[in-house]
Amino acid sequence: MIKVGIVGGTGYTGVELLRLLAVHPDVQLTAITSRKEDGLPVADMFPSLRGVVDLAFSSPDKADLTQCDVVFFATPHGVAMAQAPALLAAGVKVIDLAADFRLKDQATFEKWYKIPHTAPELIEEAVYGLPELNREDIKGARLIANPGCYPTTMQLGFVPLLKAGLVDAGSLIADCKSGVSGAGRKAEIGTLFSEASDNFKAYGVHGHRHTPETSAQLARYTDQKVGLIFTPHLVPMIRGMHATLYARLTRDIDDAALQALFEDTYKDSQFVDVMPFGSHPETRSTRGSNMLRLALHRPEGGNTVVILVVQDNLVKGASGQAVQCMNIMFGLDEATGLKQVALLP
Ligand SMILES: NC(=O)C1=CN([C@@H]2O[C@H](COP(=O)(O)OP(=O)(O)OC[C@H]3O[C@@H](n4cnc5c(N)ncnc54)[C@H](OP(=O)(O)O)[C@@H]3O)[C@@H](O)[C@H]2O)C=CC1
Ligand SMILES: CC(=O)N[C@@H](CCC(=O)OP(=O)(O)O)C(=O)O
Repeated sequence: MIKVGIVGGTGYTGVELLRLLAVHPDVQLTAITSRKEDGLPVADMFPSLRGVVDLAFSSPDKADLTQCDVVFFATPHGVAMAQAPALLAAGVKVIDLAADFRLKDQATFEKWYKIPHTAPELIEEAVYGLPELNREDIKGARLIANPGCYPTTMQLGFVPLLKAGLVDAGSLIADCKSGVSGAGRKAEIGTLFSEASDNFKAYGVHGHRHTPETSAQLARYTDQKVGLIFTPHLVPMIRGMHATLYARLTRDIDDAALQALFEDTYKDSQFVDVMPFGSHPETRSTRGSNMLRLALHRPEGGNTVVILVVQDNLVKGASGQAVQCMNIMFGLDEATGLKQVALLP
């Protein structure tokens, strides 16, 4: 059994990890931390876990995380970088759901996250945890930088086109929408029911930290200079993310060949569903599951490809993806414990 620790077990990605890992056949939940709820049985806070998780939260300074085989950090940016060096030295693998190790350029990280990096020596070693594009590197990794939720949709949509040299990498556009759980469980005015429900707005239009993360990753798949305009929106739903991606074709290709390119790219990726050409994927077709679904369009047969991508921000966009990485790191089938079908309605 893989002994698992979770730092930040009271947040949305933390409890999502608990939901997935509590029934994972190869996992033994060993330590779950919370600074505020030290000593409280996990199931007292989350009755959905009654009879499934019998651990109590412990404060991060009391929890002995070195007894774990792997520790997930479901915490704000800056927490994993403080603890990862000691855990790695003790032989514990680390999967960070935050951004501490996603950007290879320290100055870019510090500019966007506005905190100093305290473990720069680990940045190079960290492996970006997007299995569909990086599976081989994840196999041997000790430290995983789990991707952001929006960047997962943008990369899985754009990369096949960039790799094939079919589009202008300098004029990519991503118009994305997220459910409110994407902002986490902490109290904030913008996510109050009376602010976020029956409302719809863009945010971060002048610049969002997921732009440098996505651009840096996309640049690995093209020789062209990447230019990405990314606009996130908050939609009045709890879970779910929808990305509408636009790319300009620079070479002639017919619809069937475009579709075949995506089907071929993801033929060994059980969590990417390439839907029939012209489909309209819905967020609810991924709710609670680790599936990402996408569909291609070519409005009026012109030279713009529109890629529609949906996922559950808390599963494929965060905790499910992290468990997928753990499975790969420990030599398990990638889908172990991740076969949930989406909830409908
Ligand atoms: N929500 C989403 O859809 C996604 C989130 N992410 C990233 O995952 C991470 C977690 O997000 P989310 O679950 O939404 O956040 P939440 O705000 O819901 O939860 C944060 C958790 O971290 C704990 N925590 C906060 N500060 C510290 C600290 N200094 N040391 C130890 N524990 C701490 C909190 O518990 P306590 O205060 O009791 O210790 C809480 O359990 C973030 O970095 C986020 O950017 C990534 C992809 C998608
Ligand atoms: C709706 C909402 O607020 N979403 C978050 C992104 C969540 C995520 O992926 O976060 P990290 O990259 O910070 O880990 C945001 O835009 O800040």
